[in-house]
Amino acid sequence: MLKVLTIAGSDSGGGAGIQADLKVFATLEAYGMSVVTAVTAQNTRGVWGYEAVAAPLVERQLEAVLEDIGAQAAKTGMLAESNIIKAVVKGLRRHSVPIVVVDPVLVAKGGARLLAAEAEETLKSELFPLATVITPNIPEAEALLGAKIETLPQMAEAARRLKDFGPQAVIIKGGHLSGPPTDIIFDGQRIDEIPGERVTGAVGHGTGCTFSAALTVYLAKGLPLLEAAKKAKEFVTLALKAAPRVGHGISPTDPLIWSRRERERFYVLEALLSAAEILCRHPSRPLVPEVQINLGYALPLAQNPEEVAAFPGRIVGFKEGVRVVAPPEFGASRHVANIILTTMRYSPEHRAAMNIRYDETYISRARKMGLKVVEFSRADEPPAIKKREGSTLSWGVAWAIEHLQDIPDIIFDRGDVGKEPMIRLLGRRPEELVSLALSLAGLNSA
Ligand SMILES: Nc1ncnc2c1ncn2[C@@H]1O[C@H](COP(=O)(O)OP(=O)(O)OP(=O)(O)O)[C@@H](O)[C@H]1O
Ligand SMILES: Cc1ncc(CO)c(N)n1
Repeated sequence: MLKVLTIAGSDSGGGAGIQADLKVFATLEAYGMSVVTAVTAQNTRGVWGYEAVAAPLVERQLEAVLEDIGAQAAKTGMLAESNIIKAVVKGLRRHSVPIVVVDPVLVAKGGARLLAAEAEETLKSELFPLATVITPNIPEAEALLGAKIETLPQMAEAARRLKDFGPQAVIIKGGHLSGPPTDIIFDGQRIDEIPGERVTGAVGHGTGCTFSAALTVYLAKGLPLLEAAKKAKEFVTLALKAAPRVGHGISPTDPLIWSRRERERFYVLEALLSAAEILCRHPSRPLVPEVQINLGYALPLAQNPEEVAAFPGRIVGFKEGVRVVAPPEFGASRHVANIILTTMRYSPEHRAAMNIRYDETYISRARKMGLKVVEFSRADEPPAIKKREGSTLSWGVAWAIEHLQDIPDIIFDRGDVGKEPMIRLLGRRPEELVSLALSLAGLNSA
């Protein structure tokens, strides 16, 4: 069992500190332990106050867990006072914990200090040398170095300077940049950038804690630093997207999205299979185009083609009906994934898509049924986009959605040189699309 320890403050609001760290550990299936350094009274709006735990009790907590249970990795967060830092350094040294992630928490989002100003020196001179990696955000790096940081080159320079305090590596988190939240990582040899997409809205309480806790587990699992950092970044991005609306201030991240995801992967595959079975039970042959049928379904909040499942060998025509060549898999179809991921940018609930043979009667039936039907022309695709994206259809889908100012039920095109005309159905669930396809072909017994 992977055993990891957080040494941090309690956040009564449940979104940062000890509470966030333990959620991250649990969702990544590590055994979590906690040494509480301070008790804060805070919520999503801000910190109302805190009291530090007496340093001897911090030392005793640390001794208790390390003497008995032990830890492959530890992370530190809010340490409140200089004598607490000293107690932590003593305990970590005594038990030589192999991986130590130091998140140098200085100030909370709302501006409340979480480390006494005079303790910054102790942090730099005594704890940093023990660290496998330190993970300041931009304001923390600025405070620790007394320098302004606004650009990626300035972050890289700051990372080099912080490395001189003795940690094995430095990650400067880019959440506070004005552009995309790029993190910078320096391992003493090279600087790497970890790009990211910004999640917008009043979200982000506990992002720093979530990131460093995930980093700690990935390092404990034995991943190299850069890979662990990239995975931690992906972890925090999804946890931000899933941020639940609790409280009236800044919504906390939802680390538990990661364990729900495992279940969701199973549901997605199952939904695809049972939808395909319905198709197989009908004389569905008329629905099959030259390129065969594919049906895709994405995980909630899917961010890349690996998070969209489809049928690797497609659903192929056979006699009067269709057959599934191989069971659905994640990452099986870039083409279907592009259609779905593009649609999800406009409506996250629309996670399913299916392509069927173009037939004028299907289109007129759809219109009679009152469905939203949009035609686009491949010839209208700007050449620059075509060159960049190949025939991914992202353009056609985005065009159709923007043209309608809504999500169409059906998007079709009449083809192009070497391109078969095609109908694509968009919807929330695969069964819904199969049922619609059967209705269009007049095959639905229901
Ligand atoms: N809005 C955002 N969208 C996507 N990623 C973000 C966003 N804000 C921060 N991040 C990422 O989350 C991680 C934490 O970064 P950040 O700089 O916000 O830390 P922090 O200020 O210590 O967080 P906090 O004080 O809220 O705990 C980094 O990997 C950063 O790139
Ligand atoms: C206890 C605690 N640790 C860290 C942070 C920084 O997010 C916070 N707000 N509260």
